[in-house]
This record gives sequence, C-alpha cells and structure tokens, in this order.
Amino acid sequence: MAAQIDGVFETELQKKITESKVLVVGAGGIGCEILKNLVLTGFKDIEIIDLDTIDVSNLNRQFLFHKEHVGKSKANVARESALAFNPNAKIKAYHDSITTNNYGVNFFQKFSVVLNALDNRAARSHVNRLCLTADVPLIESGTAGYNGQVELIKRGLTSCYECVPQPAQKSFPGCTIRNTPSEPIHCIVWAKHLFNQLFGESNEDEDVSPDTADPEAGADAGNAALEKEANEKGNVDRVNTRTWAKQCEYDPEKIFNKLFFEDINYLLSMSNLWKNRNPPKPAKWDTMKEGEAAEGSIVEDNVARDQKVLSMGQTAMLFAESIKALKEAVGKRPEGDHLVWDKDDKDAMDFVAACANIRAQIFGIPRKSRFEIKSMAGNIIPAIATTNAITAGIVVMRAFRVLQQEYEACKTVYVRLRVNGRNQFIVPETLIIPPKPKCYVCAAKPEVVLKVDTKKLTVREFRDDILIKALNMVSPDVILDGTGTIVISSEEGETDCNNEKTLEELKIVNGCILKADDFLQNYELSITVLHKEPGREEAPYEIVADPDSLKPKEEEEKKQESKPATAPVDDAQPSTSKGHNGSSNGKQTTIINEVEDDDDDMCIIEEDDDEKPSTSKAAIDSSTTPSKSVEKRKHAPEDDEPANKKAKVSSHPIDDDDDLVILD
Ligand SMILES: Nc1ncnc2c1ncn2[C@@H]1O[C@H](COP(=O)(O)OP(=O)(O)OP(=O)(O)O)[C@@H](O)[C@H]1O
Ligand SMILES: [Zn+2]
Repeated sequence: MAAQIDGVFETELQKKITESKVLVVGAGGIGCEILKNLVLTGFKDIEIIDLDTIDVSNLNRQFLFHKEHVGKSKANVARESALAFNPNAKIKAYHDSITTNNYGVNFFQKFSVVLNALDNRAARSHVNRLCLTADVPLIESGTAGYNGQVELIKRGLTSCYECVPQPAQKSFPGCTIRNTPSEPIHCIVWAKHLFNQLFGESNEDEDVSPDTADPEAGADAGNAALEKEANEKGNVDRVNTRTWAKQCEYDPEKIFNKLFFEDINYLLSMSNLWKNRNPPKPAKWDTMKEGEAAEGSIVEDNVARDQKVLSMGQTAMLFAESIKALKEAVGKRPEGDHLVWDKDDKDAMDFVAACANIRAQIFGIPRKSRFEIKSMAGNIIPAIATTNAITAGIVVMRAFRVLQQEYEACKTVYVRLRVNGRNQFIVPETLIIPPKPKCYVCAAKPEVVLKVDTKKLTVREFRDDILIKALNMVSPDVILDGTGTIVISSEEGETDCNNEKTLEELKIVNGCILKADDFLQNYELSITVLHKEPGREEAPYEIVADPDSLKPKEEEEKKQESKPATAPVDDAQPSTSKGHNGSSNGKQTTIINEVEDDDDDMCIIEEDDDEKPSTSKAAIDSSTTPSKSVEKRKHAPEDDEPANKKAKVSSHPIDDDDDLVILD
C-alpha cells in the first residue's frame, strides 16, 4: 500500500493516512472506486455504508462486485472485495441508510473526513447537515455521464450542499398531464401515475382521471358527461381507480375502455379545452384488437421489441400482458401492500410504455420506442465507469488535502468530456466558494419565502411537497409564529386533523411566518408565506431564498414591479439548466414546484466561458424518502457569520449531453 512505502507521501501525510478514520457514504459507482483507492493508498480505518443490494446492472462499472454477489449487500461485498486488496485494513460495513436513527452527530464526529458517493438529494442533504453540525469536512461528489464534480464542504469556510437550492426537476402542471398532453413526456408521466393508481402507492396528486378543475375548461366543465354518467350509473361518484380495477378483476378490456374511451370522451365534453387544440380521438379495445390481428402479435426478439415503435395492435397486447403480470405480482403481496414502479422491472416498464403510447396516439403525439420511454421515465443518464473512476481519484486526493488541513487547496473540481480553452478536462475552480449568508441550512438564521396559493394548499401538501420534498426535511414540526399554533407535529397523529385543511383555514395567510423545526436533522427554518394564485401553466408554489424578499408586503410588491419576476420553469431546458437556479451575485434563488421521486445522478456544471471554470453547484439528484435519525440535536450555528457573501452558481450540463433526460 502506498502509505506503507516510505517516500511516497510526506511523512506527516503518511502518518495521517494510516491513522485517520474515514467514512464512505454509498458503495455504488463512485463509492466502490473510492473504497478501492482508500485501501490501496493505505488508509486503515474505514467505514462504509450503503442501503442497497447488488443488481446485475451494477456489474459493468462497480468492479468490487461480481456475478455471484448479485442480491447481496453492497456495503458488505465492497468491504470483502476491498479487504482482498489490503487485508490489514479495518473496514466496517453497514447495510443501512445513512438517514436512519443510528447515524447521528456522535457517529459523524468519529471521522476525520466523510466522503459522499450518493445518488440522491435527500441523502446528500442529510449528510451535509450532519457534517455541518458535527463540524466534519465532507467531500461531496457526483457524476452524470461524462461530467463529474468533487467539492469540499467545510463549515464556515465553504458553501454547503444546500447554499443554493437545487434546481427543481422538471415537472408539469397537473392539468396538462390529465387533460391536455402535448408531448410524449406528458403521456409517460401520466402512465407512471396510472401505474401507481392501479398497482403502486396511490397518491392523490397523481390522479389520472380528467381534471374538471382545470381553469381553462371553464366552470361547468364536463357537466354533460357527468350528467350522462349519473343517468347511466345512477350516481356521479367516481370510485377510486384501484377499487374499480379490482372490482373488474383488472380486466384489460374494461380498463382500456375506461381510460382510453370513456375518460377521453369525458375530456372531449370539456369543449373549452379543444377550442385551440386538436381534440383527442377516443380508442376502443375492439378496434385495437382488430389492429393486432392485422399486424401480428408482439415481437419476440427483446432487442427489437425495445428499439422499435410498436404498432397499436402490438401495444394493446403489451398493455394486456403487462396488466395480467402486474395483477399477479400485486396479488402475491400481503393485503394492503403495493408494487413500486421500477424502470428495470419488465412488466412495470411494459405497462408504462404501452399506456404512454396509447395515450400519445389518442392525442396525436408521436409514439416512442420502449427504450426511449424507459430513458425518459427512469431519468436515465448513462453512468460512465471512467468518469466515476476519475472522480473517485480526485475525491481521495482531496481527502489528502483535508487531512493536511490545506482547505484552501480544496477548490471544487470538474471533470469534463472535452478539454477547455486551457487544455484541461479536469478543471479546478478558481476560488473556494464561501457559505451563503442566507443559506437556509448553514446560515445562523435560515429563512425562505414561500409563494403559494394559501386558499388551496393543504397542510398535508405543505408538509409532503414543500417541507419534505423540496426542503428535505424529514420529520418537521411547524408552528405559526406569533400565535404559537401547532400546524404540524412530528408526533404521530397529533395534528392529523389539520392535514386536509388549507393554510388559509388555519389562518396562515399572506405575510405570516412559520417556524419549521426538524430536530432529527438539527434543521430550523423560518418560512415567510406570501399568497399568490398561480396561473394555469405556473408552478403551484415557489420557494425563494433571498434576503431581499424578506421584506414587508408593500415593499415586496414594489420590488416585483421594478424587477423581472423569478425565472419561470422553461420546459425546453433540462432541469439542471441555469434558468431558475441561484446565482453568484445575490439574485433570487428559487425552487419551483415539486419534484417527483426518482433517483438520478446529475452533475450540473456551468460554463461561463471556455477559458475559466465557473462557480458551480455540486451533483444533484432527487430524493428518496429519508427516514429518521435518533439524536435530537439543536442547531449549532457557526460562531461567526460566515465570511464572504457570495452565493454559489448552479449550473448547466455542458458538452454533448443530448441524451440527457431529466424529467420529473
Ligand atoms: N440513504 C442512503 N444511505 C446509504 N446509501 C445510499 C443512500 N441513498 C443512496 N445510497 C447508495 O448510494 C449509491 C449510489 O451509487 P450509484 O449512483 O452508482 O447508484 P447505483 O444504484 O449503484 O446505480 P444506478 O442508480 O445507476 O442503477 C447506491 O449504491 C445507493 O444504494
Ligand atoms: Zn449552506
């Protein structure tokens, strides 16, 4: 091992390497490489944690894993394989999520440095917060295809992972998904929602039926259809989609006709929607089956089936087959349990591909191959083993600097596909980016502004979509400042009666301040609520982290008049683009709208010009649901106001990331 050979490292570093305790979080593409580098370097005291087991699809780039390891714990196998390189190392493996109770501040304080090799925002934010509280340097890393990034996060010295809110992933207004899709992605999102409605964890935000509240449809939207339904069926109560599907034993024909004939006819009755759009054409099962007879049945060759755009008859068959298989799969689960959508699950993917294409056909949208749909539905950016290896190499080199406390030398580094004007493809940042004074995580008094329709947003949505999904809280308690009213309690059941109430019903109106506290993460936040009624194509809420916005209402309004509004979500851009991120010059930083939960690795890199690397933001991705950690920690803000006031710039994937698809 390098550190065991005199002369390879300076004596002081050599000693530090052999004596330091290091934590690696994640044993995936980057984590495996980091672990291998650590043991070969001569680190002797390593802990590694990963919640997952090894999948066949990991084997092409996670070289500590082999065929025989499939299904086993990533952390344990990574440990065993790394020990084969250096049996003298002491490696402790945890098959667990870093966000669980067992890994609080005391756990983190044991380490000289923490190396993140994660793939989701929630876990990254969690480790960020714990390392800040424990005051342990964190080296954050991420890759997306050929792009990579390594960044030091050190309390009081550098910006943290959340200094600039991560750009929201692209999302679509509910009425576009439910009523007026115009792009393949709208149909794919709808099909994923349908999967959850029928087989997965149903979520009321993912309704797939026509949306009669669509403002564009007018007040008496769908009345004619409703009346018709009432006459035929004796009532107008639309039963829950899954209950209905179960009642008809998941009969593909009935499901097909309901979704693609009756519901589409219902949509047609909302005539305002079709004044300036091509109306959809309802499809009937019988007609599809005729198509199948004419076109032949499904393509047997898996590759061809994946790459080809199937005929409508073949698609109908895929629809029926996948429903049958999913019905069986859900039937094997205990009562009340559900399936989880996974792009790598054949039947789940077949179902989404078929439903998306049938809906696309109905709305006159081009159909896609299963492969294309999978990329879009799974937010897939191909992982490149070389980028992971280079990135992991940089992580460990940065760890050396951290151990030597040469923090100034730990500028963020970007890995790029092509060399820049200076002939670099590994590009270091020019500056250490200091903490953002108003960061809602690492600042002394974190604050954000929430612009939302207080008449519509329910407490449940506020908690699930805003506090948990967008602001990465785990188990928040919220009180209304001034009155002390408990709006949300982390004690189970205590405030359930508030869940379906709107903010307004709880007297949370324009100008109110909410105090949110997530003691599990030692995370407190002051949220100023501003009432706004979003337009049809606008996101339902906006979170603004900007000191200037924390002004009384009148000033806020004046400000809005004199300066352009926050950048809107631009559907044409990938979610990682600069449009609605932070900026380095103190402009608003905004999170717009909700994020749908999918793991994805995304490294965002902004390029101002080819000559010099820009400031940028660390790898991002969306969340998994974190669970709780046990220690009750109270915020231990920095003793001093963080030094310089410069926010981090979020950024934009560079180079030829045309294949990069970030959706929901
Ligand atoms: N909360 C968490 N605690 C511990 N490990 C986590 C947590 N969240 C994610 N991870 C792990 O981080 C690793 C990230 O690695 P990577 O990005 O290569 O993902 P992967 O799942 O191995 O591959 P892919 O997503 O491309 O199929 C994964 O092994 C994942 O299990
Ligand atoms: Zn911060």
